[in-house]
Amino acid sequence: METTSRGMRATGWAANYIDERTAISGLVRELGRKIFPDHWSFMLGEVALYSFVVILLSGTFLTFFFDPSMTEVEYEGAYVPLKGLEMSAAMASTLDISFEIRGGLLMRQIHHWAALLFIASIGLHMLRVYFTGAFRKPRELNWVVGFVLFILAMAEGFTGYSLPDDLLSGNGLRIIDGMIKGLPIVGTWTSYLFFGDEFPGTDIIPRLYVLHILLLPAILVAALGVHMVLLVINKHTQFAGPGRTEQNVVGVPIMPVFAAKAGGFFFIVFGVIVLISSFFTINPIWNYGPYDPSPVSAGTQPDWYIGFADGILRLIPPGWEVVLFGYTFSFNILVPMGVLGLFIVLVMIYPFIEAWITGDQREHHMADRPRNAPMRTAIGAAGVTFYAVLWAAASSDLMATHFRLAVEDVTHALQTALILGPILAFIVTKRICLNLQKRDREIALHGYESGRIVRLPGGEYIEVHEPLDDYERWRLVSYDDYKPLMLRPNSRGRISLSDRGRAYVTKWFFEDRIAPVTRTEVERSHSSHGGGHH
Ligand code: HEM
Ligand code: HEM
Repeated sequence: METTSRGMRATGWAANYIDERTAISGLVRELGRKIFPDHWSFMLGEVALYSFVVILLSGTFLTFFFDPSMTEVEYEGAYVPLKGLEMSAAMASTLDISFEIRGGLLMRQIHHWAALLFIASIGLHMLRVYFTGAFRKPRELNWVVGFVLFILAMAEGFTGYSLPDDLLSGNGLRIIDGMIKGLPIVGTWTSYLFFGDEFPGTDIIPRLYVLHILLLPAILVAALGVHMVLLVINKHTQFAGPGRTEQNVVGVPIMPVFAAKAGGFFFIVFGVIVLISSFFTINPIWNYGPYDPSPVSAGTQPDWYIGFADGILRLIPPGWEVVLFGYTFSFNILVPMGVLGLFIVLVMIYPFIEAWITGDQREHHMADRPRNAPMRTAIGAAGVTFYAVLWAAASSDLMATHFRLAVEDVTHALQTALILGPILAFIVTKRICLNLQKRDREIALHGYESGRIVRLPGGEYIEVHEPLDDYERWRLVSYDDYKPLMLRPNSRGRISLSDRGRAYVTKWFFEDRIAPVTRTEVERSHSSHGGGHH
């Protein structure tokens, strides 16, 4: 008893001491009262955040023992099959981390698995934000900041993967070298600048190391700070539900409820990563050996998130080159780079494209149900399919060997899927959304089908419908109803080209639409069948 109160007094004194010098209590009070709404999908951003912390901790451990040098050494470590082999000091030190440093292999695996989880959770988080329309005003900027985070995370993953200087690292870098050299006119120069010599040179690992442990993490942490500050300023979106409006946020306060839940969740994420890392090998570089261009075999693959870039290179028809003014233009490299660049830019600016099309200047704090924005959802599904086909293409050789097919046939099938897949996904998704909306409309007006059939005294059979409560109906009917733009001439009696363009696009966007149920419709349906019957 005595010790507890002494402990509390000491904590109180320390809190006071800090507050008198920083006035931090105001900030804590202000932030602690912030409300965080509850929905399972809001957890994805948190998983990204917590796995990043695990990456920082394990990465710091690795820096104590990793030697970022390409000096050739003879391996004399504990792993017998590689003894006496020439390799870079980077590779040798990674082997030492794996076999001689206590806990080293576990730390390497934790770092690598955390990186994979980090990027997977960012991807899912981004899809959550997209499909619920959480990128709309005022959160467009945070979408862009988030997108920068995504690119940085991939760059971190790629540079990290290259550090051990094993066979796979070297192959990944060789592809990058090929892409750089494919740039017309400046390619060869840029490659020399990047590698410091003819590929691979002896500078690239130390350079990537600086990027990996200093520059990129610094920018990432700064951007993450901005992401979180904007999250606090904009507040979090919430799904429609009892008492929730565009003007409020319903949820739990950060202090103490959310903080306690988040703290616990951090340890769960940490625990799961350690568990996976203890049981499943990742990147066993001792099986691959040091980098050497000759032994590359089928099944050589990058980490999953770089797969789409590898895939598109495999799907482009080979030998597509022209020589102009003495320079070679390799379209089989330029076209994939251009297509991927365009795809990435479109994703980044999508919030602005949608805002232009809807012409909606209002703030949106309610998350959309994906079905209530059929076009957005359908475009998203098309984008995901495009990405998925490219991703699958990175394993085209594995598909061919596993299913005993010719690799050319697999490539042709994937090329077809790359063009037709997104179109099909778009059409099917849009139809599903519209039909779900139609069903919601029915339910909002007439209640749920109960499956109970009743025979009336007159002999007529009816199905009894369970009535909805007002809260449930609110969830079904509260969404935006955009219509195609009506073209009107301006003051000079003309219709501008941009208005014409917008009218065309809005027609395409909103021609097929299911209008939300109006109050009059609900009242009319109540009076026509007096409650739940139909
Ligand atoms: C390092 C990567 C990232 C981390 C650690 C991160 C973290 C978070 C967290 C913890 C939240 C609040 C909880 C949630 O909604 O899940 C959030 C919200 C948000 N994030 Fe991220 N994020 C990252 C990347 C991204 C990316 C790639 C995008 C989009 C391109 C993005 C866009 C947003 C937006 C728009 C919100 C506000 C959502 C709302 O209010 O509903 N973030 N982020
Ligand atoms: C988003 C951030 C990061 C990602 C996605 C990432 C990813 C990776 C990956 C995939 C590897 C290869 C691991 C392997 O050998 O199997 C690696 C290696 C490495 N990372 Fe990171 N990393 C990140 C941040 C950091 C940070 C902040 C540090 C330092 C504080 C760090 C230090 C290292 C070191 C020293 C290695 C080489 C040792 C080795 O390969 O085992 N990393 N990283």
